Amino acid sequence: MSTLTQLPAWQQLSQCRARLEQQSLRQAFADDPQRAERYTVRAAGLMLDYAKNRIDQPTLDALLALAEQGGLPQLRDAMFAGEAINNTEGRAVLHTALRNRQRDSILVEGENVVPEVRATLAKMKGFVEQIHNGERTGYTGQAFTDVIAIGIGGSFLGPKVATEALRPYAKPLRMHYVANVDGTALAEKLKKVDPATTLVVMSSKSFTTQETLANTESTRDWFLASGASQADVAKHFVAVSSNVPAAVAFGIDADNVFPMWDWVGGRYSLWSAIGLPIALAVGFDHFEQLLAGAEAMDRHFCEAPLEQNMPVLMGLLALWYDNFFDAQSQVILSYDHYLRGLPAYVQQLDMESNGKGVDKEGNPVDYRTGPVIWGGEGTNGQHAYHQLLHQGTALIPADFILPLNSHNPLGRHHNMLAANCLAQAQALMQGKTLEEAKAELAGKGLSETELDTLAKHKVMPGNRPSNTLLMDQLTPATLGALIALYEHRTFVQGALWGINSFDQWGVELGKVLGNAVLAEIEAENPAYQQDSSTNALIACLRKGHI
Ligand SMILES: O=P(O)(O)OC[C@H]1O[C@H](O)[C@H](O)[C@@H](O)[C@@H]1O
Repeated sequence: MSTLTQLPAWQQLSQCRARLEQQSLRQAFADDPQRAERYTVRAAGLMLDYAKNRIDQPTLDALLALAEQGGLPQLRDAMFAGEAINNTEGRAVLHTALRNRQRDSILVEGENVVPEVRATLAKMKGFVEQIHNGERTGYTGQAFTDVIAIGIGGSFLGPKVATEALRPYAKPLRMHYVANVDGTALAEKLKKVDPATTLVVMSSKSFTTQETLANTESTRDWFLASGASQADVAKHFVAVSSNVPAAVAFGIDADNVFPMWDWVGGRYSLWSAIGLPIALAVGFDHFEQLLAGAEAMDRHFCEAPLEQNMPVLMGLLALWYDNFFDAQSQVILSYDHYLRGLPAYVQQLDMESNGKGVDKEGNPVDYRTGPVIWGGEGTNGQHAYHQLLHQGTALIPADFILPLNSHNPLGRHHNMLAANCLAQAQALMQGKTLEEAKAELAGKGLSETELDTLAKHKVMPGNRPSNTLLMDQLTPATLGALIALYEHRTFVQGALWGINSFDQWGVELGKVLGNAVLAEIEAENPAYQQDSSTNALIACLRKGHI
């Protein structure tokens, strides 16, 4: 297999890029009444309209050829088969095994992992049901009213975002997520809860993460200080980890540890026992529906032809803008309040996966890899950063996400929300020409010079690409499908870029230096062995004033 930029399809795409420079999306829609139909796919309860992208059929064909020539189908199959595609850590990448209900055998290094996945789900189910039906109580015999879920990164974002998204399915149990090592974050949560009726779920795949260990220790101190005994800890503290011995050594009762495995990446782990807070929040049946939605997307990703394959199309389009339009960021716009956390979720998923500068063999890549992912909630963003999307100098492809039916059908709100979503995508695509801007201003009593100048400010270049993702309603199943869609989209890009999307060495240096700086801050006689800037800042901290 030749390197990416040497592939014939890459060369073709360069030509497509030059040709498309001459074409506007507005014209493309005018020329082809079938465009929307041609560029729409449905899968796993989701519909993707990708017609407002800067593509024509030859471009799409070249992108699909790139996927073939870059070996995407083989790499996808290798992932699902449990091959150690995370080559720098020698690990399989099998988050898809966590939601698989069809295959009874998935081998990792010759060992079938399906039985332990199912056993862990059964353990989660039993635990969640006992909490909900009051069979399992706190140390005073009172039922649990609150859950503090402690974890960070992949052990935080998935559960938090899914809990928010599935709020309409919530059980009467208040969920509180703590990630940051900032004591304020924890202290503010602890103020809201009663130790006697609070369950603590500590989630750390590695069981070595500073923030999570510190937050759990402080929560345990708070619990014991409230009058509970050491023996009561077992009733209130559970952990999720792939490092079960470390969790037990930390003082978590062995029965209260839910396992996960090193073949599940942290940012891909909400489907494992890391999802325990989700099941506590919405019930195990809804957690299973979440898994089922993701599994439906997995099947689509594996089985649909590339030209109708939603994650493949979205991944190729993202690559198209990254590599051929120099797009440095991509925006996710959730037109659903319950999905307000999705941009942050996809941010970690994509940026930690594809923020890599060397290929799998360690050679620097000579093309752009993962973009900056950001975003927010519609319609708030329209009164803020959408200005830059419409008229700024950067090309920022957008994903608009809209459920068709609201869980809260209040007056005309949902129609207004939906109209805004559709109109924003339309405005980005069609823009406004100078002639249109001038026509708008005509007859408003402006001098010719004033009109000419103002009209220039009102021009919108248009041609700004977007996807629109629809679903009937935000349910556990559609949420599962949506998250799996973004997982696979991330995979598609990483696979074609030839990078390892499943390690994260870049986060390590900061952790190591952080420990050294902490030692200096707390030392009796610091050696001040850092650079002069860091030394001076440490000195400020030790003094407590500037
Ligand atoms: O689950 P843990 O082992 O505590 O890890 C929590 C997080 O921290 C790490 O630094 C990684 O950047 C994340 O990918 C991971 O999800």
